[in-house]
Amino acid sequence: MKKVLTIAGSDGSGGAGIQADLKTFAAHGVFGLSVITAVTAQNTLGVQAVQDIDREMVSKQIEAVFDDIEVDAVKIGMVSQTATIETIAGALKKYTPEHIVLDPVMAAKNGCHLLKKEAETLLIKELFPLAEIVTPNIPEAEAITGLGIDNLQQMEEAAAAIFRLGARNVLLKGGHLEGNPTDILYNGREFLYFTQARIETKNTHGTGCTLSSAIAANLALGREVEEAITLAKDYITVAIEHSLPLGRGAGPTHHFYALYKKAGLIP
Ligand SMILES: Nc1ncnc2c1ncn2[C@@H]1O[C@H](COP(=O)(O)OP(=O)(O)OP(=O)(O)O)[C@@H](O)[C@H]1O
Ligand SMILES: Cc1ncc(CO)c(N)n1
Repeated sequence: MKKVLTIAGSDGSGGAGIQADLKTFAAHGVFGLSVITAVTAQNTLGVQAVQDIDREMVSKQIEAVFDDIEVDAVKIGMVSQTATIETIAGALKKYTPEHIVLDPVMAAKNGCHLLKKEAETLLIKELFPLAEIVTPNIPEAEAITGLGIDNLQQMEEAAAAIFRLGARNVLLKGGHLEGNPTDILYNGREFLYFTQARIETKNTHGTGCTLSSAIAANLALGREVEEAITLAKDYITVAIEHSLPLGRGAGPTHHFYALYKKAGLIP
C-alpha cells in the first residue's frame, strides 16, 4: 500500500486541514500519515483561534514518520510560521521524498490568517523549490506575485511568475473567479486548462486541501502530473456535488460518496 504524509494544521470541524487530507487519502486507497503544524479552533463559520505546535515537536513528528516508514508522497498545507517552515524544509531536504505537493495556505475563507505575514517570503524561498507542484488559489497567487488577477490571461501571467520562483509545476486554482472554475497548470512549457461547470453550493469548506491531497495520492499511485490533476479534479467535483449541509456556514465536501454508493450504503 502506498503511504502519503500530510504536514498541515488540524481543523476540528473536519472539513479542511489534516482531517480533509486523511479522508482524501483513505478514499484513494493510500495509507495516510500526518504531522500537525498547528491546532485551529474552527467551524463552518470560520477560524476562531490558532495555536502553533513548536518547532521541536514538528521536527520530532516528521522524524518519527520518516525514520520508520517509507513515504511515497508528501502534501504540505498550513505551515503557520517561519520556524515551522525552516523545520519542514530542513527535514524534506534530508529525507527527499519522491513527490511533494505544496498548497501555500495563507488564509481561511473568513479571512483569518493561517500563515503569519512575515512567513510568506520564507515559504516561497524555502518550500517552493522543493515542490513538484504548488497549488495556490487566486488570493494566494496575488499575494505571492503582487499581481491583480481577474481573468484567465492574468491567471496565466501569475502562474508563469510563480513558476519562476522555483516550483516545477504551478496549478493556479480558479475557484475564486466568477463563472465556471478553471484551474491552470503551467509546467514551464505550456498552459493546460482544467475547467468544470460551477456547482452552486455554499459548502466548499476545504476544497483546496482536498484537491492537493488528491493530487499527492495520485502521484503516489504512480500517475504523471497531468493525469494526477485530472483525477484529483474528478474527485473534488464529486465531493463538492455531494457536499454536506453541516453547520451554519460553508459546510464540508463528501469524501466517500462514490465508495459508499458502490457499497450500497447510500440508496
Ligand atoms: N463551486 C465549485 N464548483 C466546482 N468546482 C469548484 C467550485 N469551487 C471550487 N472548485 C474547485 O475546487 C478546487 C479548489 O479551489 P478553490 O479555488 O476553492 O481552492 P481554495 O480557495 O484553496 O479552497 P479552500 O481554501 O476552501 O481549501 C479547484 O479545483 C476549483 O476549481
Ligand atoms: C487547518 C486548515 N488548513 C487549511 C485551511 C484552508 O482551507 C483551513 N481552513 N484550515
